[in-house]
Amino acid sequence: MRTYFKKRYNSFRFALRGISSAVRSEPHMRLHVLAAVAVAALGFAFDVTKTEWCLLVGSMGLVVTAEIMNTAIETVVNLVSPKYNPLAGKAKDLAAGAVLITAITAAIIGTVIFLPYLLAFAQVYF
Ligand SMILES: Nc1ncnc2c1ncn2[C@@H]1O[C@H](COP(=O)(O)OP(=O)(O)OP(=O)(O)O)[C@@H](O)[C@H]1O
Repeated sequence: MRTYFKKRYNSFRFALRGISSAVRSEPHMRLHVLAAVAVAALGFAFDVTKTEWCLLVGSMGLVVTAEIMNTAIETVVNLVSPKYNPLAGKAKDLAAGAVLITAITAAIIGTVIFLPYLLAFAQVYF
């Protein structure tokens, strides 16, 4: 039983190490984290609804997850194919495409949620 919990604890530690490594080594990842902090600040400032929080947190989680998967794929590709190879390029392009789609989706969700709040704010203060 003790070994079981030790293994789970170690898996959790390795996962945290992976997240920390992505934040330290990937400039895009730091940008996503910064965007997530800005979105959270806006969420608190406009006191968005529970459903809107779920959509915002869900889309931020998706972008960060896609970026970590992209980094993992890039790392494996660099390991198995350090030299130029069209398949290696395709794998990296596909992974980058997945990140782009999640980022565009998150941007659309953010705009749909925050635009009415921003317009109402502008009407009151300008
Ligand atoms: N081994 C390779 N063979 C063929 N094309 C490659 C190879 N490595 C990279 N490429 C091409 O160059 C592009 C950029 O690759 P790179 O490894 O620099 O990723 P990146 O998008 O710059 O990563 P990062 O997220 O670190 O900025 C890839 O999307 C791919 O089109």
